[in-house]
Amino acid sequence: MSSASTVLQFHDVSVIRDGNTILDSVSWKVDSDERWVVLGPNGAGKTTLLQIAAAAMHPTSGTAEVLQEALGKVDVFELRPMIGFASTAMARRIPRDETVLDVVLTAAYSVTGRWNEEYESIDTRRAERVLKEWGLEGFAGRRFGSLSDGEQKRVQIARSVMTDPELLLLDEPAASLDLGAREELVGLLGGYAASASSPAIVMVTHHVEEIPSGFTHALLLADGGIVASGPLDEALTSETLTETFGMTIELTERDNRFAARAAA
Ligand SMILES: Nc1ncnc2c1ncn2[C@@H]1O[C@H](COP(=O)(O)OP(=O)(O)OP(=O)(O)O)[C@@H](O)[C@H]1O
Repeated sequence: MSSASTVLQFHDVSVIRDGNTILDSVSWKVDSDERWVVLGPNGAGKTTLLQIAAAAMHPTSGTAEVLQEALGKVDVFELRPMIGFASTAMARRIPRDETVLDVVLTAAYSVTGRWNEEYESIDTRRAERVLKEWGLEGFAGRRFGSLSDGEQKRVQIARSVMTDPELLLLDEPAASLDLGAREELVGLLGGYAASASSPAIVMVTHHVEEIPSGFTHALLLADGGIVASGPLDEALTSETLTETFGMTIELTERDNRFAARAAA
């Protein structure tokens, strides 16, 4: 028997902005032992979906439960510390001159930028452990702005797991990385995803090559609607990618890693 609990439950979630339907009746359930990848063309609604999962936005209609609390009925400030979230938009808010240790440490207080908090040594020890887990040993004293893109991405993820969240949301964590940095990050994410003590993960990406081994489910979105949703081997196929992207795509898989290209 699985002891998994439900971390996200969307019923007919729609988001309408300026008369545009950005999400269209999305019903979706994520359990604590699942690691999801969300794929879809530019403008499909992926980031909007993640914003709702992060309790940062409410649906226009339908209901969204995050960590078993219904959005609109719960104090989101109580919910958010239980949700780890890494995105480029959040990274832009990190002061360039902040030390790596402080970038990670301040997550414990839901702030960016170190102010006057008294940090407990237990938090410092945890931050150092998290940095080590994400291959950032020796970086604690470096200024965030002096790191490479790949190192900065790993710091963002380390920050997002600092609070030991029950749900981890990653918006394009491998975007703009070179091949080596991408493979390093995908390897670390795969190791993290495979650990039984890891939280549920939802990762938005543009490239199937960025899906770490250990991910279990896929959600394919196009024009705000679900094209496919479920276990990876059912939801992520040449056929579902072809429908999602409106062109004939051939998907290949080897050793739990994927590659995709337009069919010849
Ligand atoms: N506040 C808003 N008002 C009007 N339209 C919006 C608003 N926010 C997002 N949109 C539109 O909703 C659509 C979906 O946006 P979203 O960022 O969720 O897509 P995405 O799948 O993450 O795209 P990308 O892959 O390009 O990041 C886009 O067409 C976007 O322009």
